[in-house]
Amino acid sequence: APAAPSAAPASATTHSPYGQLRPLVVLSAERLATGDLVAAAKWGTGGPVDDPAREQEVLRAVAEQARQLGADPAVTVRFFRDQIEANKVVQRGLHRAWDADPGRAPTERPDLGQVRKEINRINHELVQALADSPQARSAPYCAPLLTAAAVRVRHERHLDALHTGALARSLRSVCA
Ligand SMILES: C=C(O[C@@H]1C=C(C(=O)O)C=C[C@H]1O)C(=O)O
Repeated sequence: APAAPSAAPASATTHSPYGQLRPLVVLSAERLATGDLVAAAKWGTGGPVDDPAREQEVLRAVAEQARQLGADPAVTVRFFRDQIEANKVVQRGLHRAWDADPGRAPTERPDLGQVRKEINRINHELVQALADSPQARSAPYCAPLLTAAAVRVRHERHLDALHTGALARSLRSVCA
């Protein structure tokens, strides 16, 4: 019988440090893009941006997934607290912009349940990317590589100032 494959995830052993960090940045930008949809879903409902019950559910789920992957649940939860704060930065920023200029406000309301399914999918990929990147995150040059990846993603995705600031907020605890 062929030898069993190594238990270590291929991406953790074969990716360069930049290759480990870049997925975290790409997925964080994707997660932030959902903030636009969540902001639209909540706009005009009178409901708050903050949903502490949903946040606890997200943190519980990602901690559980981290445990299953043999990753550090505390590191994972800290990372996701930043992801959640960053998402709220986007939502509040958009609500302020729409208050100031109602002509820019969305005219359709996305289904928050559907958007959360998309967020759950991204969360899952983010926990995996975090679990695959311990070497890069503890490297002394983590911060400059992370910044380089963020600058690149900002250009690729044409991020505005609001989303660029939120992206930096979302990545605050990536490097050890
Ligand atoms: C994205 C949402 O808005 C906020 C941000 C959350 C997140 O980033 O996971 C969760 C709950 C809310 O406090 C949401 O309500 O789903």
